[in-house]
Amino acid sequence: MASINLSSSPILRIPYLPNQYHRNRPFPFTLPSSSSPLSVEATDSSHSRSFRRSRRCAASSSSSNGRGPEDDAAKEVERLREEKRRAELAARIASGEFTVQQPGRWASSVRKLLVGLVLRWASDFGPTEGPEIPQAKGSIQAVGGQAFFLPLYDLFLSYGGIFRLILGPKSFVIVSDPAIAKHILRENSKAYSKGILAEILDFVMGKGLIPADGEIWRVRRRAIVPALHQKYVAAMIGLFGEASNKLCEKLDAAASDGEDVEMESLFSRLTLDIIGKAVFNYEFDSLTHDNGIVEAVYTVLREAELRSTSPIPTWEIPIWKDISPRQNKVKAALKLVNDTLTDLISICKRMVEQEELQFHEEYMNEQDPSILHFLLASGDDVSSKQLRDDLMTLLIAGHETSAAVLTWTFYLLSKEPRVMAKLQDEVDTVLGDRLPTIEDMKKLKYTTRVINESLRLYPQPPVLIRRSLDNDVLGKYPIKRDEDIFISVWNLHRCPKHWDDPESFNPERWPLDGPSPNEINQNFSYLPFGGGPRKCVGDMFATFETVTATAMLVRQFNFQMALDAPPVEMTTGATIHTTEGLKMTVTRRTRPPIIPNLESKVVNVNSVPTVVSEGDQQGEVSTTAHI
Ligand code: HEM
Repeated sequence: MASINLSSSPILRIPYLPNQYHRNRPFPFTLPSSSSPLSVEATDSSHSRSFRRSRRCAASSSSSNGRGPEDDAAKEVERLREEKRRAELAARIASGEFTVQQPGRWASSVRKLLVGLVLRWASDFGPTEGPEIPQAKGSIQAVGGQAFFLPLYDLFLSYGGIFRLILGPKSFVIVSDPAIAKHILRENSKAYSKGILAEILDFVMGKGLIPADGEIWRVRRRAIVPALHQKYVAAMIGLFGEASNKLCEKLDAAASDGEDVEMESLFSRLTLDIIGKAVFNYEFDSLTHDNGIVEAVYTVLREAELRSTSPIPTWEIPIWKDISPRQNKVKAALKLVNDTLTDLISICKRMVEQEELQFHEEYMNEQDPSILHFLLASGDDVSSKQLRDDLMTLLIAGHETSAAVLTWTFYLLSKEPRVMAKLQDEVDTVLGDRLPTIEDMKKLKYTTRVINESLRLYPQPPVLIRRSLDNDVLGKYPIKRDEDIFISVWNLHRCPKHWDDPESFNPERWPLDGPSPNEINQNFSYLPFGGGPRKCVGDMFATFETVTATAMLVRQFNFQMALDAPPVEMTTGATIHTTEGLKMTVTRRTRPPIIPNLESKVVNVNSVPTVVSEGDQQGEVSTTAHI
């Protein structure tokens, strides 16, 4: 198969896409011939726009595998022979050839069993009906230690909306086609599990909501989603405002001292402080100081991310896993976090026992509105291990994602002064000097579009992971059970066929008077919070959190990349991180100083509109932000 050696082509550049991958990195995969209908044309970097236009978003196509008609015919003959062999074997078993004479009842059972086994084998391992998924082969090093979704984008442009990526002994089906994504996530979601993700995250999340499958997932989802009711989310806006205010104080000090700040780690601390209070009423206070528990949480998080991207599971190697200093540090950190959670659960149980509040749909304890308090007050019948798994899952799910969204939003804003000016204008008009309230969430429309657009360009996570539990058909391609599938949200969100000028940061692509974009109104081309029954339970929480933090920060400061800032490049854990941080110069805006009035928290929960999400329609529970 002919291939394009991109390492010797002019450097390919995509605006807003940091350079780690593009900078003279040899392309790790074999691409189909440039004469194929799905051709890739490279131009020099000064013409990246024409490059983008010339790269077509290919539809799924069997012809893209580069095979000739002779190969197809030979394959067909082989398939027919194989079918004949299996049919003959099944017939011989059924005729009793392999059973003892004078079959009694057990012999007929054996016969039935054997026939069943043969038929099962035929369905699981025999050749499939229908075309084969186009294949890309690469080396396993290609995905280790770098933002692995980047090479997948180039492969998508060449192979189309579904292809098989073969890395040594492993094979993954990569999906970038909205209709196929919809099929897996929504229409036939029961036929897919979290697969590798559940295996990797087991040490930290156990059977928490993200990795759990089947009945455990169903029961836990039904217990947890009601805890994120409207009154709770409205109360959280006060928390978002207070935490963002602490960050503003820190930035104000840096602005006074003329010191540059590393925003990625500050956003990580901001969202850790928020999620600790929101989920189990714990004051990490990581924006103010470091302590053992904060360090333990980060040790566990980094380990989870490392395991998600490491090609070799060193943590499973016998003996080494018990003596490795890193693994011992992880075990100690996990123990500290789990012990802390156990203590918090006991404290909360005592509070619930003593309180006289009647439990109802929108139950909330004003002193402790946390999700843990709701779960315990609801009488949720759950083991402490399961409860810890759930809390840990919510902590991780709600922390890294929101931090990453804020990091990339501020990176994008620093590149687009026009968007920043428009954003600051809206925030000044809507908020003045007040802390944001639930009422403001409806009014901060442009701020919300900025977050929507940031999530399009930098989806967190960039890839959704599934494993088929059964044979299925994706598009026109049959797949077997136990296939590992990556749905590339990155590819869906940057598909040149669906989006005008897909790489530009343009919040105006969604009119302010229209609905907020989501997976339903964008027909699965936009999946910032996933879709189907496993859609994010924290979508409304996260949208309001990132809108509040963004609004409060840009109201008070201007942000520019620091003069000596390292290049902003991407690397992946569960979310997209920068490789060396986001170093920015923060200056106070030249407008009258703003002293937020901490008493102006107005909670009017009746004004938050919600829509029935597709999860609800499927009999599953979900929350959906609708502004
Ligand atoms: C901007 C921030 C966030 C983003 C971009 C985000 C994104 C996502 C996505 C894409 C999924 C679907 C994963 C899949 O289908 O494999 C998901 C699931 C989930 N998210 Fe979020 N999330 C965010 C914030 C939060 C917050 C704040 C919470 C909790 C308060 C949360 C809790 C969860 C949980 C529990 C699931 C698993 C749901 C299930 O499998 O039933 N997320 N999130």
